[in-house]
Amino acid sequence: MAFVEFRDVTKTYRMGDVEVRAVDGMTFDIERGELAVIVGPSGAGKTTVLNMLGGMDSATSGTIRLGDRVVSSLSERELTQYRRHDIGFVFQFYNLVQNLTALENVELASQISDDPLPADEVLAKVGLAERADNFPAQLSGGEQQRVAIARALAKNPKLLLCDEPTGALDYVTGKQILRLLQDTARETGRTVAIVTHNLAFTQVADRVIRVREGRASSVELNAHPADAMSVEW
Ligand SMILES: Nc1ncnc2c1ncn2[C@@H]1O[C@H](COP(=O)(O)OP(=O)(O)OP(=O)(O)O)[C@@H](O)[C@H]1O
Repeated sequence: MAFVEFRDVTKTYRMGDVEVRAVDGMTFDIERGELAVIVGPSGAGKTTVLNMLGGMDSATSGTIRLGDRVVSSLSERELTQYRRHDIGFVFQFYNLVQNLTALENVELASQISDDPLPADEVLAKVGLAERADNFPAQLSGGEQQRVAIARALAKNPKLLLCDEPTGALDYVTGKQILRLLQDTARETGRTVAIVTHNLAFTQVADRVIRVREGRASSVELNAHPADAMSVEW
């Protein structure tokens, strides 16, 4: 059994009389410790997949598993616990608390977790030991995204989910963040899933899940993933 299993999952949104099938029978696996990239054009269903994996949205049908948990069968209450303890989220626009310092932002996450990592150590690991007492507005976009990654990792999550994590960053900074995510998977054995429309990310991934019109059109393994700093887009 794979660490992450997505089996014949559908997600239908109803808006009045109109039904939108955002995910239409999607099936894929992700193994523990992999960096998986879920790639596809706008509207293909990528964010919906990530939200269902993270327990932020429920599937209309199908089965979603993480480890020994059947995420698609959890109650609302269990989903809250799942989001809190098992999942780390990284978003395009960082979503930091503006009136807390970098360190306090990371501490906030470790406080709600069962088994947190020391906030100062995680912040140092993403290269921001010197900026611990800075507020988000005093940090560059790349630094803010590092804080967001540290905040997600401090929860010691089973799965790190990233939605267009470099979408708001310039080219060089984006590559540095991609490398940080690649190192996170390689060095800590953590499972990382990135949703993006950027095809260059496929070179860096251990597993590439291509989505089209709500389905996984292909799933490929990369025998020799490129180093994030060497890819170009
Ligand atoms: N809450 C919602 N209500 C209605 N329709 C939705 C909702 N969320 C997503 N959709 C629709 O589902 C489809 C898939 O959306 P989704 O955001 O998952 O795609 P995406 O691949 O992440 O796109 P993008 O790269 O533009 O973010 C789209 O047609 C979208 O309009």
